[in-house]
Amino acid sequence: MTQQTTFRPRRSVLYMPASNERALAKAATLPCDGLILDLEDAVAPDAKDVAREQACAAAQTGDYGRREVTIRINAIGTQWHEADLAAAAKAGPDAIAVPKVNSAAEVLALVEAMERAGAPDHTTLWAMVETPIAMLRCHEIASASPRLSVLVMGTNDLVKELYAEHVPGREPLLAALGTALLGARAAGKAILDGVYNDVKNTEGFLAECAQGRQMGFDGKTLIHPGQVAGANEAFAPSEQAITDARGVLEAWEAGGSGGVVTYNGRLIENLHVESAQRILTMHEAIQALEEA
Ligand SMILES: CC(C)(COP(=O)(O)OP(=O)(O)OC[C@H]1O[C@@H](n2cnc3c(N)ncnc32)[C@H](O)[C@@H]1OP(=O)(O)O)[C@@H](O)C(=O)NCCC(=O)NCCSC(=O)C[C@H](O)C(=O)O
Ligand SMILES: [Mg+2]
Repeated sequence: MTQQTTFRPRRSVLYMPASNERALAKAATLPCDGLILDLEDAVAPDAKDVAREQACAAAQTGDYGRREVTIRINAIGTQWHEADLAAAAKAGPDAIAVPKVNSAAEVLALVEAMERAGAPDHTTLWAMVETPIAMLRCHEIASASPRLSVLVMGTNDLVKELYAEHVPGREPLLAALGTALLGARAAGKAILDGVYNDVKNTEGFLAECAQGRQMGFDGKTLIHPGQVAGANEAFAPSEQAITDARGVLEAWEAGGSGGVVTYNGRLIENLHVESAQRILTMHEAIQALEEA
């Protein structure tokens, strides 16, 4: 498996309609790790041009500081896609998110189009996977190009395409969520969980964050500022996990860093040491982000 070489926290990634000036301004005050300035489903057809201009201008202001700024353009084949991609590439956000990516060939075409449009090297591609065919091809999508850094679950579209239902516990989606995670991890890429639509239901939202974290997602995509704090907490290592990770490393070093040792009565092998190191790297990256 290819490992990600750098770790960037993406616990909380907030969508906002790029047509909504108030939301774009508010985003600069929110403690989320990332922003998705949306040109797609959150924007009405007659507001697409204004949204594109506002997203590109906002991405270039520098107002969002440490937050990772992404512009979600309209899907391949729509009347807005080419103009969106050209404008977003020129604006040079941290990433361009493309909805409904369905194949490795589409990833390669998107990367070529970004390069033709002069996207700077730091602008990566995020592929949204939100159709049945994308689920079946997650690994080929995730591994198609080094420029693709993140897969994003589009669970609203997926529920629609599957004729499924949104239910607590997301049982109808578990096969798809697991398949997408396998594809992303096998390619060494990050993957974000889908949104929780019921913005007033804190209990349901936190349960879904805990589930996403346990499954292995790097973070959750969000639709409301009220969801940021819960996602930040759920997707960060807990105090207990940090204490345990330090304990594991100390026990390993004290044991001569070879073979098998125990920590708090539990068997520790090399693989546990790697997990402990990952937790501490994540914790340090979150601390650095919050202090920036
Ligand atoms: C869901 C909302 C329409 C609710 O909006 P509103 O009624 O204005 O909420 P509040 O009055 O509670 O807002 C309080 C303040 O917070 C600001 N706000 C609200 N939402 C956002 C946001 N997303 N980002 C930034 N700021 C936000 C309001 O402006 C208020 O500010 P102030 O007045 O200054 O205090 C709304 O939350 C919303 O539009 N959310 C985003 C919807 C969206 O982007 N949807 C598309 C992505 S979801 C998706 O499709 C994923 C995928 O494709 C799939 O298929 O699953
Ligand atoms: Mg969608």
